[in-house]
Amino acid sequence: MDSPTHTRPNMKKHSGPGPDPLAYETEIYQKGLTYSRPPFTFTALDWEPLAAERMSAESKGYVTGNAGSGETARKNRLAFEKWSILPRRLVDTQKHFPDLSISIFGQDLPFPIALAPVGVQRIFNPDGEIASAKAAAKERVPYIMSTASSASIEEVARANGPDGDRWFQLYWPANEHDDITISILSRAKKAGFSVLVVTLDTFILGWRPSDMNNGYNPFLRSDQVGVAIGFTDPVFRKQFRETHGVEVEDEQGAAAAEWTRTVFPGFSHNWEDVKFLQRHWDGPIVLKGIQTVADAKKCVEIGVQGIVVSNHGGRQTDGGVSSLGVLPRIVDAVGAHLEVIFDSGIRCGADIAKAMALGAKMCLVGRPYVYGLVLGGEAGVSHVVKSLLGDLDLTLHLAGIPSVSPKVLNRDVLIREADL
Ligand SMILES: Cc1cc2nc3c(=O)[nH]c(=O)nc-3n(C[C@H](O)[C@H](O)[C@H](O)COP(=O)(O)O)c2cc1C
Ligand SMILES: O=C(O)C(=O)c1ccccc1
Repeated sequence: MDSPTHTRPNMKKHSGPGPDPLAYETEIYQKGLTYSRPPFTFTALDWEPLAAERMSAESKGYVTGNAGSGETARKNRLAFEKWSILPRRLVDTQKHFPDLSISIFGQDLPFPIALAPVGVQRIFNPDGEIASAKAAAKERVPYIMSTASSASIEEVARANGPDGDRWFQLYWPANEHDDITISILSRAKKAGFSVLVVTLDTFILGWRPSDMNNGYNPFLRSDQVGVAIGFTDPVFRKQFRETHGVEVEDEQGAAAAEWTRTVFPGFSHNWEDVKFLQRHWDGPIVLKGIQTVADAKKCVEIGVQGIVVSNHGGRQTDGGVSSLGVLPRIVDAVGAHLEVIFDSGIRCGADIAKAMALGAKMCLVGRPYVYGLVLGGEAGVSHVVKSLLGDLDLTLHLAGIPSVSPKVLNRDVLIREADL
């Protein structure tokens, strides 16, 4: 075959290094006839069961598990099916593939997704966060590094490289550990993390039957996966040395337990405390875990630049509302004042299209890329990202939606199934 079956004339925005996710489908159809095969299936809903087969009972329980009865996680998924896309025909702009680029916090990004912060990734693959941060840079999506990472801030920054977009997620220590918070923030800034994402729904882990059945907490495992930021932090190390008279390496179990108590203090901060972060972070701040209009308005009041409408993938408050369900009213209340990012339940391109049509500026992908990491390491994460973006690209194209701009991707393209 000499020429591609699909040409994408508006590709200039996507001419950076690495393969183009939007050309993935074309590449597969063409090369599939000859030699190339994807690392694993394109059937996105099979990623979880396939990855589950490859994992230990503990890791499987950890990533697939939810809070309590799993009600919120189920509702997250069901919420997408309540909305349907209304595809338009003979739209003049259909001669171009959709423009997926967005501009957020002063950054121009080619695609409207980022890798959600996910901790302890070495339980999924020996390269863990290093593989994910490399794949994110290659596919040109931001990598949001978790405070619970199994690699240090500096190692992840190196893997993500000079061209990577990286944001830092904070598990926020209690006020008595402000010196540690300041140390983490200054390390992140120095290592080129541009946006601070502060998680507000996990000052303590939720009631997670799968992990309790396995007696499993990844932090407290013997190989201390997920505590790398603490173990490499000069302030934490000094305090540990002063109180225990030994180095972190000499008493790893005790050090891991102490770090866990530091970043999961059990009790929340208050809105006033956000000002402390604003004083110590020179850049955009995003509060993650917002599920109510009242809290979203607080975020505007306090003057942060963005929020993530998220219920942590249904892993924290069981019985909580679906994240997509609350998105439209939060957007209506605060969308004009700050950036609204969405996560919890994104599994395919249409999900991203619906969340954006309901007003999200950008979506975070959580479990799907973890499954990619399990199934194929760095290449597996790339496959998941390219699949989601290729799917989004075609979903919009087929629906006659020329871009992800809210001018054209908005509630007019959706209908509630219940209204039909
Ligand atoms: C295994 C796992 C680890 C996670 N670790 C973190 C974390 O360290 N920090 C954080 O803010 N969110 C964490 N999350 C939540 C994700 O950032 C995201 O909100 C959630 O996965 C979105 O839902 P989804 O998995 O349905 O896409 C984690 C989620 C999973 C599945
Ligand atoms: O499991 C989670 O959802 C989470 O946020 C986390 C990640 C790593 C360690 C502890 C909690």
